[in-house]
Amino acid sequence: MILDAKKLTFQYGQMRVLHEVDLTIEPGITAIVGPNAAGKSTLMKCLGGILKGDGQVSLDGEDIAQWPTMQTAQRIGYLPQDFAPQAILTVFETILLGRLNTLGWQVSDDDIERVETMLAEMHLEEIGQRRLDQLSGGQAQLVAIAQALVREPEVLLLDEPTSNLDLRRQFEVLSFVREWTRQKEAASVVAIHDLNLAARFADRIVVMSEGQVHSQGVPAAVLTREMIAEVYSVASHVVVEDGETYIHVTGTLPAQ
Ligand SMILES: Nc1ncnc2c1ncn2[C@@H]1O[C@H](COP(=O)(O)OP(=O)(O)OP(=O)(O)O)[C@@H](O)[C@H]1O
Repeated sequence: MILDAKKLTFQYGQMRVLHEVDLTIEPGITAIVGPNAAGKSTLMKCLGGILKGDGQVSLDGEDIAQWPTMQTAQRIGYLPQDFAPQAILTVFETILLGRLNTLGWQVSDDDIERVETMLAEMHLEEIGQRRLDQLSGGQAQLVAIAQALVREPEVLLLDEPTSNLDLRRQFEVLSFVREWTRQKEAASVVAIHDLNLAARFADRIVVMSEGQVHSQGVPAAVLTREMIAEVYSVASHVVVEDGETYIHVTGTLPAQ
């Protein structure tokens, strides 16, 4: 399973935000990091076929622009940054909706079972019958992730999935996504601001800066104080201990 972007260029009106991005996404977790407005969300939308720019996005050699929308949604799961819950649905119904592409409007026992399993695995059973407008922001975010996962896509694109979550939930969700990704031999692409979380959970990191790939590779190779100074203009200490990378922002700005 390889998701490949070739010379991906995208502009909103006259403003070009992606410049000939070449990127190969392999099975495992890829974290997309970079400053605000670097083009991360736009890149995710192009990879998911939500936006169509110039250049090509292909999954296992097939140009996704040629696929019917249903096929793209089935094979490439996409969770937007600004997931807006449909208030009239319950948590259970919302997650079940994730299965509907594959089944027309028929709901089978297998689908119900998968939703129940997902609720259990994500510790959401207690709120299964609650309406979405009665959830906290973090709970709604977990439901959105569950809806994307229950579809069992080959590629999962999560745009800032942990932004509303407390510390423990951030770890739980990313551990769950990592486990799911390994089990299914899928590829997950996670746009995320927290470099320490990216270091801990990602197999590879792609640094976006001003609409281009600044650098990419394994966390320890990419997350250097030089990269952080260059891309974020922030001074930091980067410590690698027992194969884990830890970033301490020193709170000072490097000389311009
Ligand atoms: N729908 C839109 N119409 C016009 N410009 C847009 C639109 N969406 C994003 N932009 C612009 O495109 C650029 C890249 O935005 P994008 O959301 O891809 O960045 P990002 O790296 O995800 O940022 P953040 O970390 O703040 O979420 C920004 O300058 C943004 O203002």
